[in-house]
Amino acid sequence: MYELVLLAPEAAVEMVSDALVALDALSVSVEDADALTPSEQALFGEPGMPAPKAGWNRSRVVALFQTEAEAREAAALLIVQDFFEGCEVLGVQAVVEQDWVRLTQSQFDPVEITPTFWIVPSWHEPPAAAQQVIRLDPGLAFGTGTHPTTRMCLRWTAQQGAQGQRVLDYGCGSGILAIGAAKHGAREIDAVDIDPAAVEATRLNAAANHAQLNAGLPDRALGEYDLVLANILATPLKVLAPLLCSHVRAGGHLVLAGILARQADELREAYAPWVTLSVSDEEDGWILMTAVKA
Ligand SMILES: C[S@@+](CC[C@H](N)C(=O)[O-])C[C@H]1O[C@@H](n2cnc3c(N)ncnc32)[C@H](O)[C@@H]1O
Repeated sequence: MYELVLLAPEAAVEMVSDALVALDALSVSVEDADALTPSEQALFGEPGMPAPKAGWNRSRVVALFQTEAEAREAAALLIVQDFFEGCEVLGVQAVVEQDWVRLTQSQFDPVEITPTFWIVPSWHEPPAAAQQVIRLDPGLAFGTGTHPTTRMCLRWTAQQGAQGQRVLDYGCGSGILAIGAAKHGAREIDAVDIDPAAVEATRLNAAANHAQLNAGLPDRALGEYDLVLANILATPLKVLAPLLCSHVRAGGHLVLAGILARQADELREAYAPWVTLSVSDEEDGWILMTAVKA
């Protein structure tokens, strides 16, 4: 396989990417050409909200082709297009053969939640000190334990315990939080997600971990719970405030993640009619907000 590598300004990046797809590129990837330099731009967006910007000031566009001739032909065709003005061909290079399975696996080591609670991919042995272990491989659904928001929720559950509790994992992704609750003694667990692929992943991961839980779409969440965990993002969490609070029993806990530190006040305000949220943990700019319902 061969890569055609281009540089494109923000105004041209979409046209260039579309043209590469039309020219039968096997894949097209776009990244910040200034990544890891002082000019790197962080672009954050949230689902359902408009993209903050069409692209970076300068994007590095990489298109994959089966043969060198196809890559060079695509470059020759692009160069003469009007929309290519301001763009540059950086080169055509052979893609080095890799053992992709081994490479992917090497990027996922066991993740420590607490010294005795670990997330361990199937190709690793659990560390000797691990007393509670979730066996989980990266898949289509979010939640491998490598993201700070997931880790903070799991750490909270490990520290507070869930013995005998009825637990709701709202936005379950891979099911990791629900399985974590099961490993810490929860007795009845519902795990729900709007994405059917996440529901299926949760079922499979729960079975692999011998965790008893009910996975389903959001209407599967019924009644009140001792603990409601929701790691989504600030905007949906604000919309879901009345619903999530209605599922927490009096004296029960609400645990929210997917919130950036600067969003704490807006979350506190959105939940104020039902509970008083406070920041319980912080990692890499993300915060965990929790409350006990009166
Ligand atoms: C950041 S992932 C969290 C996955 C996992 N719970 C974790 O902590 O790693 C958020 C999940 O919430 C789901 N989600 C987003 N909006 C939702 C909504 N309104 N109702 C239910 N699930 C939602 C997404 O499909 C996604 O699987």
